[in-house]
Amino acid sequence: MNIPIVNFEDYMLGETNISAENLQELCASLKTAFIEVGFVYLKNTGITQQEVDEVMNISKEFFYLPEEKKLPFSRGSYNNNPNHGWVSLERERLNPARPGDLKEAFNTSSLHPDIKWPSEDVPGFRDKQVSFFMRCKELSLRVLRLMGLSLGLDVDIFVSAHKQIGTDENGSTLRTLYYPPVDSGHVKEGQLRCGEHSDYGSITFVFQSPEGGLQVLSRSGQYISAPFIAGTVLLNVADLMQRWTSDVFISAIHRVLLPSPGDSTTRQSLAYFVQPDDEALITCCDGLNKYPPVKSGYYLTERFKESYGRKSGSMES
Ligand SMILES: O=C(O)CCC(=O)C(=O)O
Ligand SMILES: [Fe+2]
Repeated sequence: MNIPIVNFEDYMLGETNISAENLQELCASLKTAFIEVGFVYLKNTGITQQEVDEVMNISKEFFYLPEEKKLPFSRGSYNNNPNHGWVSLERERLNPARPGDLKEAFNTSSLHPDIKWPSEDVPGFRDKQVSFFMRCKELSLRVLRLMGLSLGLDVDIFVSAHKQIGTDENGSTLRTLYYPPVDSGHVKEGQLRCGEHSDYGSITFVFQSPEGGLQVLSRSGQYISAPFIAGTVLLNVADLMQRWTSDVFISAIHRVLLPSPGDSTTRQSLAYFVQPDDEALITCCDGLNKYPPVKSGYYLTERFKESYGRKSGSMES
C-alpha cells in the first residue's frame, strides 16, 4: 500500500471557480484516502517548494544558535500561550513509553503582536514563520470544507469550528523541526527521532526535507514510508477529526526512526497542526455519540500532558 497523491489544482489557493464536477471528484479522492490510509499527498496546492525551503532555511539559523540564545524563547515561558516557543532536544516524547525524541522544535502558536521573537539573532524569523502559518491556515480551511462535503454534510460543519485560527483561543500551530546528526554511541535504548504517535487535532500538514524518513502505520499493521516529494504537501487526519467522524476518517500512527549507524545526516520538517477553536465542542457528526462530546482546548491540554510529562504539560513547565 502507498500513500495516494491527489491533484489539488482545481481548488488551489487563490482558485475560486471550481466546477461542481471537479469538486465532487476531488472530494471523492480525498475521502478514499482519509478512509483507507489517513494520509495523502496534495500536489498543486499553491504552497511552493520555495516557500517551504525558505522557512526551513531560516529555522536552521535559529536551531544553530547556542543554547543560551534559544532558552529565552522556550515553550512554557509565554503567559498568553502555553504551547508557543522552543522545545529542546529530548524534551518531548511523542511516544511516552520511549526516551525523549531526538529532535528540536519551535512552535509558532501565538501571533500576538506583543510576544518576543529571536529577531536580533535571526532577522526575518518571525515574518517567515507567521507568513507560512497564514498560508497553511488558508489551505487548511479549504481542506476542511472538502472534508465536510465528502461526507455529504454541510460545507461548514468543520470550518465553523475553526474560526479563531491564529488567535490565542485556538491551538493551531506551525512547528518547525530540526533533527540533528545522531551519534549512535550515545543513543538511549528505544530512543527514536520521533516516537510513534497520532496527531491531536483535526488535520496536519507535513513538509519534509529531501532526506524523508517519515513512516506511517497502515491499516494492515505495517509501516509504509512517506518519502519527500518535492512541491507536495503531506496531509493527515488527526485524532479529533477521527473522533468527530466516528472513526470513518483514520488518524494514522506515524514515526521517524533513527538513521542507520554511521549516517550523520540531519533532517528537517515543518508540521502545521490544525486544531478546532478551544471552546468548540467536538460531537460525533453522525449523531450516534460513539464518543462523548469533548472541548477542543481541554482535549489538547490533556494530550500535551502525555507528551511533555504530566507535571509540565502546560504553563508550569
Ligand atoms: O518530522 C516529521 O516528519 C513528523 C513530525 C510529527 O509527526 C509531529 O511532530 O507530529
Ligand atoms: Fe505527527
